[in-house]
Amino acid sequence: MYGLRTESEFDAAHFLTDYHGKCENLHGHRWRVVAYLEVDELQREGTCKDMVVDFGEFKGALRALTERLDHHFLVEEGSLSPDTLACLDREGFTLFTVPFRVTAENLARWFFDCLAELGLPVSQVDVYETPANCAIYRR
Ligand SMILES: Nc1nc2c(c(=O)[nH]1)N=C([C@H](O)[C@H](O)COP(=O)(O)OP(=O)(O)OP(=O)(O)O)CN2
Ligand SMILES: [Zn+2]
Repeated sequence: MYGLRTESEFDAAHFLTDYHGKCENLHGHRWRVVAYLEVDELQREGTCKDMVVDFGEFKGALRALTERLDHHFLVEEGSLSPDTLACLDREGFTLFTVPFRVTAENLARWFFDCLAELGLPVSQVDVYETPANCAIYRR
């Protein structure tokens, strides 16, 4: 088995719906995302001969995803009223709406699915909400 690992970070705001504690309030994190690729065999020919994939392609793909979330307000679909959404929009805040509760676990799965859709042989994604707390998704 051969593996690659790369990481990227993004800053964003969120709150946890139906949470009883301080995380129900709007707050921010610098999330750190670590992604892993895994293959049994290296590529046999071409520019990527003897590589899993080019590090440039891998890190570029992860960075493009973290860039989509960077400095956004991550909002679970249906968790804010249309009035609130309209106010935020009027104020020029940029939202990134997702169909799941914005937990580190779900974000790890979101990154995993996006990387897999790009055709990368992703095996695991870790999302750190703080330096000490990390959620892991692997399939
Ligand atoms: N399993 C999970 N638990 C929690 C998640 C999560 O995504 N998965 N998220 C949160 C909140 O987003 C929260 O911001 C994290 O809070 P907390 O652990 O309290 O982190 P802090 O470092 O800010 O806490 P200290 O008070 O500084 O110890 C909650 N749980
Ligand atoms: Zn949080």
